[in-house]
Amino acid sequence: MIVLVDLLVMLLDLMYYILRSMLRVVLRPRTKDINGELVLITGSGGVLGRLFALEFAKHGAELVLWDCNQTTNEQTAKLVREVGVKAHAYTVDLMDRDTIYRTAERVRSEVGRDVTMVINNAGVVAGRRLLDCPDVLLERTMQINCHALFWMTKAFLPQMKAQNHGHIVTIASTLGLFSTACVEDYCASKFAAVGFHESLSHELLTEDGLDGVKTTLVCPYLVDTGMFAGCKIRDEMENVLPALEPHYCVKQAMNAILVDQPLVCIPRMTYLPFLSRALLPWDANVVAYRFMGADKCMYPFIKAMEQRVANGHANAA
Ligand SMILES: NC(=O)C1=CN([C@@H]2O[C@H](COP(=O)(O)OP(=O)(O)OC[C@H]3O[C@@H](n4cnc5c(N)ncnc54)[C@H](OP(=O)(O)O)[C@@H]3O)[C@@H](O)[C@H]2O)C=CC1
Ligand SMILES: CC1=C(/C=C/C(C)=C/C=C/C(C)=C/C=O)C(C)(C)CCC1
Repeated sequence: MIVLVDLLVMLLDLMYYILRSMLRVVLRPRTKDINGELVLITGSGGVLGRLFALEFAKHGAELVLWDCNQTTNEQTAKLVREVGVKAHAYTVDLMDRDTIYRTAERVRSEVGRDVTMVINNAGVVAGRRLLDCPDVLLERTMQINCHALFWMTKAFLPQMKAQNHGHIVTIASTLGLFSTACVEDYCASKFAAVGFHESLSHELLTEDGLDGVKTTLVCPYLVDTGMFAGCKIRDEMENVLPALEPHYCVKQAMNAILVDQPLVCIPRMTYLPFLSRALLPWDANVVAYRFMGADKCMYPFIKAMEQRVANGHANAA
C-alpha cells in the first residue's frame, strides 16, 4: 500500500518537474542575486574564463582568479578591476593537488572569507591521435579536466556545506555527453567530469538541510576560442550548427547558473545527439555522424595541432 502511495507521489512530482522545465524555457525564472558572492574561476586567463570573470564582475561578485598563466590571468584581473570590482589573481598549476590545497588556504587567509561559488573552467586537450600522443599529455588532460575537480571540491565544498550556501559549476562539454574520433583523452576526461558532477549533485541532494548548495553542469558545443581550431563538420551542417561565439556561450551559461539550473547544453540543439546516443543503435549513430561530417570533424584540428607542434607553438611533450 505504502509503495503505491509513494509511486503516485513520485509520478506527480515527475510530471511537475517535466512541466516546470518546459515552462522555464518560455518564462524565464527569477535570477538570483550574486552581488557580494566570492567567486573562484579556474582557467581565468583563457577565453571563456575571462568572459566568465567579466560577467560575474558585472553582477557585483568579488573574484578569485586561478590560472597557470600569470600574464593572461593578471590581464583578466586588470579588466575586472576596471569594472570596479575586487579581483585576486593566483598562479596555480591545477595538475598539482598540493598546490590546489595550499592556494585554497592562502585565499582563505588573504581574502579573509570563504569562496561561495567555484567555476571549474580550466581545461586542456592533447590534440593528437591516441597512438601518436605522448603519455604525459594524456595524463595531463585527465589531471586538469577531471582530477582537479576532486581536489577543488575537497578544498571548497566543506565551507559551503557548513554555511549551507554555495554553488559548484562544472564547465564540461558536449564531448562529455557524446563523442567523436581522435579526442580520446578529452572525451574520457569530460565524460568523467560529467559523471563526477552528477554524482556530487546526487550526494548533495540526499543530505538533509543542504538545499543551499547548488550545482550546474555546463556542456557547450564547439566554441570559437582557438582551443579546437580547425575542428569542422560538413559545410551544410555548419550552417545549421555553427561554432559558438564565446560571448554567447558564456551568456547562456550565466543564464543557467543564475537560475540554479542543474544542466545546460549550449546550444539547445545538442540535446538531440545526446538523446540519439542513448536511444539509437550504435551503427545508426555512426551513419548519422558520417552524413554530418561529425565522424572526421577532428581531423583538421589534429593536422593544425601537428603544424603548431612542428612550428614550436604547442607543447610537443
Ligand atoms: N573551446 C571549445 O570549443 C570548448 C571548450 N570547453 C571547455 O571550456 C573550458 C574553457 O575553454 P577555452 O576558454 O576554450 O580554453 P582556453 O585554452 O582559452 O582556456 C583554458 C585556460 O586554462 C588554463 N590552464 C590550462 N592548464 C592549466 C593548469 N594546469 N592549471 C591552471 N590553469 C590551466 C589555460 O592556460 P594556458 O593555456 O595559458 O596555459 C587557459 O588560460 C575548458 O574546460 C574547455 O574544455 C567546452 C566546450 C567547447
Ligand atoms: C559528434 C557529433 C557532432 C559534432 C560535434 C562536434 C564537432 C563537437 C565539438 C565539440 C567540442 C570541440 C567541444 C569541446 O569541448 C554533431 C554535428 C553535433 C552531430 C552529432 C555527433
